Amino acid sequence: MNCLVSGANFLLKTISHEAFTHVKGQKTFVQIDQNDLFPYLLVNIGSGVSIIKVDGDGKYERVRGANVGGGTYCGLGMLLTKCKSFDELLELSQRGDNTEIDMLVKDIYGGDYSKIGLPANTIASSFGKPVSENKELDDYRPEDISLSLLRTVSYNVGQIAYLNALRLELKSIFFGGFFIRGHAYHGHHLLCC
Ligand SMILES: Nc1ncnc2c1ncn2[C@@H]1O[C@H](COP(=O)(O)OP(=O)(O)O)[C@@H](O)[C@H]1O
Ligand SMILES: CC(C)(COP(=O)(O)O)[C@@H](O)C(=O)NCCC(=O)O
Repeated sequence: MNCLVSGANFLLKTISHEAFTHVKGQKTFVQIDQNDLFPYLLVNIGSGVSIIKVDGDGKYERVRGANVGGGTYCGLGMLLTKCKSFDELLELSQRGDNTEIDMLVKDIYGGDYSKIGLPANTIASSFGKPVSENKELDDYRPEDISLSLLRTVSYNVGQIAYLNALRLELKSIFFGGFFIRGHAYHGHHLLCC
């Protein structure tokens, strides 16, 4: 954990093109003000998830963990799709359509649920669609399953991170870890939640 925090602090302070936001398909590098970096929330997504409040160099506290992380995407994804590796699974997801697997607000209400501010395409229930369809299980494509699972895991991590940042009154969250591994694509899903 020491190495993780030291590494994150070093990269954030030293490398100008290290941290980025990913909003609506657009990746934008963040200019970090070294004098205004701390405190921040570091969310490291490896097999599981470690959530760390970083107050300075050598000053941090692991405030939470979460068991639904990169290992969940990889392991459950392999079981569901018969893929043999993370990279294969991720490649599949890029050709997927999660709306074939996820139950959307419009699948329940026929459109937006405006009264409570929910757009029609909001995911109401991840993996919820097969519950109300009469399709054969083999009709569900591995590509769509992989994307739905990627979104399920990423949204969950994103929500937990957001709630912890609120709880600790932190204005910055940095996501890292091998699960992201430089793929802006996951970042998009994390920030969608
Ligand atoms: N090429 C890859 N092979 C395996 N896992 C990968 C790969 N790229 C990214 N990952 C993700 O990284 C996760 C493991 O992260 P890592 O930080 O190495 O955890 P651990 O230290 O527990 O092994 C995997 O569960 C997977 O989601
Ligand atoms: C046990 C771990 C710190 C190991 O780190 P990893 O190898 O997953 O990066 C991490 O998987 C974790 O924080 N899991 C969640 C444990 C919890 O619920 O607190």
